[in-house]
Amino acid sequence: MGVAGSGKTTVGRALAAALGWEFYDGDDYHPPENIAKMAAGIPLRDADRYPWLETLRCLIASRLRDGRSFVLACSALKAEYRDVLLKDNPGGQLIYLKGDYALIRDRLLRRSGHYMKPELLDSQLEALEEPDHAFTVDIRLTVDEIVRRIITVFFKNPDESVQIERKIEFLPESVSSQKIMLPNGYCSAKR
Ligand SMILES: Nc1ncnc2c1ncn2[C@@H]1O[C@H](COP(=O)(O)OP(=O)(O)OP(=O)(O)O)[C@@H](O)[C@H]1O
Ligand SMILES: O=C(O)[C@H](O)[C@@H](O)[C@H](O)[C@H](O)CO
Repeated sequence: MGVAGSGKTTVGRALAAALGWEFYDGDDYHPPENIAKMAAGIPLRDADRYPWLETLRCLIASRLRDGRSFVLACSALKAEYRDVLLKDNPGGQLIYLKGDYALIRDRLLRRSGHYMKPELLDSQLEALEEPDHAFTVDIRLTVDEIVRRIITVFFKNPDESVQIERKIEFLPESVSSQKIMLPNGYCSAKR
């Protein structure tokens, strides 16, 4: 989790690759209206985000039901958003990518080919409620270092860490993210 530009997609994809897990990007599940808003520089409101969060909640539930291990990148800016995602989906670990305004703005300005307007950073930080129960990582670190730290914290078996670290050195250029479509009505089951 973290604001736009904090590195969720980049770190999430690298972490999933290092672990051999699936990667899902919350951005892929925004309805077109949300993308249009952000591309027009209009911040999303709670009402825009809740249906999207519900889709992600269902995605998490379906992957857990299938016994899959995965990394999901999602802004999850407010505590109540995180409740939607995790309340009925136990076992998830929250990782917060934390950085300051100047660094994140700089990264957003340098990033190309993304619909999210850097001007929306102010509203992202306004909406952000920093988590109490998350592993917090400083985004000044390199992506590889962030991944190593996460793996060290969550996977204590030294043998496993060594294997995983070797994998990081040979991290593929890009790991394709997967998008699964949730059939209509999939989420209608009682929570
Ligand atoms: N630790 C890092 N060190 C240097 N550059 C980074 C790091 N993490 C991410 N970046 C770069 O910062 C930019 C923003 O990263 P990324 O797109 O992954 O953020 P995001 O949180 O997924 O953003 P959004 O929510 O808008 O999709 C990218 O150009 C990425 O390459
Ligand atoms: O909650 C939000 O406002 C959104 O999720 C944003 O964080 C975008 O999805 C993301 O930044 C796109 O780049």
